[in-house]
Amino acid sequence: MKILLIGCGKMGGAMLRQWAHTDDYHITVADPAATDLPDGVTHVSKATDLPVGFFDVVLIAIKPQMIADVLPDYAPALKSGGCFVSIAAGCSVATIAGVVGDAAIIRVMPNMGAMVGLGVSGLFANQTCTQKHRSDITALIALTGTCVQLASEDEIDRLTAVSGSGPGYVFEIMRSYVEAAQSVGFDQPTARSLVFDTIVGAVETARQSDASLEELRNSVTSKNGTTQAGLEQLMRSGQLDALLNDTVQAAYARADALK
Ligand SMILES: NC(=O)C1=CN([C@@H]2O[C@H](COP(=O)(O)OP(=O)(O)OC[C@H]3O[C@@H](n4cnc5c(N)ncnc54)[C@H](O)[C@@H]3O)[C@@H](O)[C@H]2O)C=CC1
Ligand SMILES: O=C(O)[C@@H]1CCC=N1
Repeated sequence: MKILLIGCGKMGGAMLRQWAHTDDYHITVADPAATDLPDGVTHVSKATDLPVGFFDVVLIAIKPQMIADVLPDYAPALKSGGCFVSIAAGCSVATIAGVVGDAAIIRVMPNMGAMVGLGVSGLFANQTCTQKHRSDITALIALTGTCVQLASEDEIDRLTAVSGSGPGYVFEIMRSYVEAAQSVGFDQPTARSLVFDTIVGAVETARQSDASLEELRNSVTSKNGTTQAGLEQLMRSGQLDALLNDTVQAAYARADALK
């Protein structure tokens, strides 16, 4: 399958790392700023360097605000019967169709876990897509991690607010947790390792357990013990629930506003 990747920044580059492990795809990157591309990937700096009607997939990985300006130059590179795939947050199928016309269009919302093959993606295909478009793109995205099929476009925006932006929330929580570990006297490398390993262990325990998250939390919490003392602060006045709820709602509202 011949793929044109338009934009190879943080997210396009993370996904490309996984695709470069296989010979199944011939990938051309169009990005004036791309450097250090994996072996076997073709690079062009401008749309006029591309063959017309050549690619099975044109994958849009530029900022949503650039699509209307940039995509018209690249669209002719898609072959008849091919499909557009966009990972741009908040950029609707209708917006893309407004640029490229009636076409097979798939929106995928990946996340940064793709960098290490542990990404989470949602996929929504428009009515023009065939079952083969859907299965080909699902297989491509599955190389970067898990891929959830979505039945409505709104689900893409909701998933963006949870898992697309999610690594940003988690990195910030980890940063704050590491600082807290340093505040009780650990040096930074030790604090990082204590926090990272605690999170990995907790995630894996929850994944392998049938217990609810509340039950798991309670299993750590001795009456009048240390965890109870800590959780009384973390959960005071329902602030944590309110904060995380506001976080996800704000990201969802922004995905909607970008349309
Ligand atoms: N960063 C993330 O965690 C996620 C990003 N996304 C989406 O991915 C898209 C890209 O985001 P990032 O990779 O974070 O941004 P980025 O700024 O790292 O990458 C954008 C790339 O587009 C290139 N570019 C600019 N003008 C171009 C042109 N005319 N032709 C070709 N390439 C051009 C830039 O040189 C840059 O490498 C956005 O639409 C975003 O909504 C989706 C999910 C997660
Ligand atoms: O912040 C953004 O808009 C993009 C989409 C999801 C993660 N990064």
